[in-house]
Amino acid sequence: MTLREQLHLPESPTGKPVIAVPLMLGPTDKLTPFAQQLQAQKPDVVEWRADYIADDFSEAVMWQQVKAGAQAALAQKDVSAMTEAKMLAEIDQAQQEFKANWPIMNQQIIKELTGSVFETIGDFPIILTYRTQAQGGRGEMSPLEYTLFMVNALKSGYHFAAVDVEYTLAAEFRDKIMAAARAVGVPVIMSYHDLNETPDVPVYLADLAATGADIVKLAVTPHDEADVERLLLATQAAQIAQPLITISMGLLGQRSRIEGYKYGSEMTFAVLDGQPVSAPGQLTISELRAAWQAK
Ligand SMILES: O=C1C[C@@](O)(C(=O)O)C[C@@H](O)[C@@H]1O
Repeated sequence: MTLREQLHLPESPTGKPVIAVPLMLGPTDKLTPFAQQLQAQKPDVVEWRADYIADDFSEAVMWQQVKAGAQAALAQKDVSAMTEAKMLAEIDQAQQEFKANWPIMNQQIIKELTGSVFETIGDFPIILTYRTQAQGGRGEMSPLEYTLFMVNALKSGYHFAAVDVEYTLAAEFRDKIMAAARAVGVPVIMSYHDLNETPDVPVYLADLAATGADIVKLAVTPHDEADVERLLLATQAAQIAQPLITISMGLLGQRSRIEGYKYGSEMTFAVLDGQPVSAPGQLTISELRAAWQAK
């Protein structure tokens, strides 16, 4: 199956790869202007980079908010030292209750967050991605929190076009996310980022494919043009059943974002005009399309 088939996208008459636009909005950003620009620039899919926002709804952060609220209410009251001590003990008690209720609250929060992203993005298929810091993203959740976030988002009732799972996550956690994705019919992209070099590409592609994921994504860092060429040729030569997405990051690697499809990479990431990049070397959609036209 091609990547377009997996994502239920129409074939491109010109044989171009799927264009994915990363959505990297934080808690205080507004979704609406992004949605309007999407309508104007029409990528094929949107990648929700949940690592830019999800950490702000972690158990620790939410509890701090509840506690700060309770403490502020207490500070307003003119109470004796004894009453104050009693009320502080009550706040501690409330923390136990908060902890016990957290799994349900977490589910609800993730559902609402996912819902607001879906409502605003509307018609565009959405890929769910949580990129950890170690893999070049913002996410600071523990492996368990990351796994729960992904499982809850998949179970939220909103249907993702695909879900990105980091290969560096322990296999038991990866399998949990894959099982949740399978249960709701969402294809899994197994991804690995090498932020330092271009490793032995065939070995990495084979390892990613061996996880049983539906799609394989490898993003690497070149030191010279030969590294970019090596990635492209290894993509072309790969004997792997799953669709591939391969990227050579940074300025040197831009060629792979424009021409990778000719070597078998079925998706390319580009940003909306004027938006910050989600990985080094990304072009804007307009630059990408202009580069295609110029060929
Ligand atoms: O994995 C990828 C690819 C990427 O890192 C890139 O190099 O374009 C951009 C990320 O947003 C995405 O999750």
